[in-house]
Amino acid sequence: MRFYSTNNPDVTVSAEEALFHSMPADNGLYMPAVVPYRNASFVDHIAEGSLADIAFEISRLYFGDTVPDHALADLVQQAFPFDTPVYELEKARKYVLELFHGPSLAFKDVGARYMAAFMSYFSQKTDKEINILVATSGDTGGAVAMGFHNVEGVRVSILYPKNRVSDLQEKQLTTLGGNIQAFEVDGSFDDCQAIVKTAFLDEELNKVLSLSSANSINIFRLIPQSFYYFRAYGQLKQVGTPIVFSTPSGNFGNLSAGVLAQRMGLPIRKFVAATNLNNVVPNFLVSGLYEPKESVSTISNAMDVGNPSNFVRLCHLYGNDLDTIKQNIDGYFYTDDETKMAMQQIYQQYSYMACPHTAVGIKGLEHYLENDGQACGVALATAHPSKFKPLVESVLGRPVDVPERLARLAERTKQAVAIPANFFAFKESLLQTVA
Ligand SMILES: N[C@@H](CCOP(=O)(O)O)C(=O)O
Repeated sequence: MRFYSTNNPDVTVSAEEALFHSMPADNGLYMPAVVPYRNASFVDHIAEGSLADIAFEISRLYFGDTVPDHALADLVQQAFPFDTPVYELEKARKYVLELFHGPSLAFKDVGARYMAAFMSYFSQKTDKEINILVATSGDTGGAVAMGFHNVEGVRVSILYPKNRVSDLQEKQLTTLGGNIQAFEVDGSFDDCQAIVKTAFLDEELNKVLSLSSANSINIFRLIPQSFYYFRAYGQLKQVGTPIVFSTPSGNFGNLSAGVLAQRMGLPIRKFVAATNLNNVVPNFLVSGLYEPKESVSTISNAMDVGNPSNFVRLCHLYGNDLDTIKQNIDGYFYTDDETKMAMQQIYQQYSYMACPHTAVGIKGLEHYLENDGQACGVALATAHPSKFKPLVESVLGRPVDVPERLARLAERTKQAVAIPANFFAFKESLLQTVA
């Protein structure tokens, strides 16, 4: 499979190049040259498998020409020792797809672990160190830190916005040490993302370091996220009604991955793009104008993104046609007060503890279902509520159990290099830390 740049469809690279180089030099994003469409019987067949089985079948479509089946089978088993189960809120009507059963308790584990497995596989051929740069608004950082910790030949630099991630999220990305280095940026997530993107275009940096991204800038962080849409379909097919997914969204990688699954043939009736007050995409769906703006801080911090990097991919996946985008995606956004009320309502009605991001997703789904009496709705549960323990406890007025793998981080000491929101400050610091 070849991958083209969204800024120049004539420039294509191999899957391995797209994986390692992450971002084309023309500042575009890589997309599959052909989305591998499959018929209903193939889709039904693969969706019956486990997450790892689905990953194997879909990975063959992208890597089949370079990675033999036995190696692919090992890689996906290594990446996915956990499942993404659906939880029933209302029979045949409302479900939650729990994506937080991996090591960092967030959906980002799926993409981060897949990338880590495939990068280790390919990098055995070379002795060059890979430097992964990651910008995070909360969840990506922890998943990438855990996914790549102690992976030989890889160094990870994580940029996160000061005071804008939860305490436990911060611990996940600042306490592992070894090949994982955190940078605490005095700015927003958008500043962190802009610094990372500038780094990929900086000639001097690219001469001395082999840079790669584990954000959804990298198409191979996003492709694996399509697997769990198939997994959800496999679990709900017997319901027999059309499926609607509500995806809590920040950088729009998760929703783009769903659209990719739909373009591959997965029958999805509609997507709901559910956001907090960082609502450029819901606004675009109404006005047709894409107007990025400064992100605002909210209680669903992982979605605090003012200029989602995957917007351009969403448009490409729908042939840059506004009507098609609008037919397929509805957008809703919520204030912090509405999110808190949703968390309470979901708990009272279903005894289900939702993190603020998941609550935004469920709320968006309920909103949509008011006008669609036939669909089976699935909201993506992006993180375990314990990652936001103090907030969830104060909103719900009850204790939240913290899984052991997260609880043990609380005692660890944060280690991060503080930098201003400035590319040159980062560059200097990065060159010092990797020297
Ligand atoms: N919401 C993300 C922001 C980065 O998004 P990504 O999908 O591009 O990694 C986070 O939690 O860090």
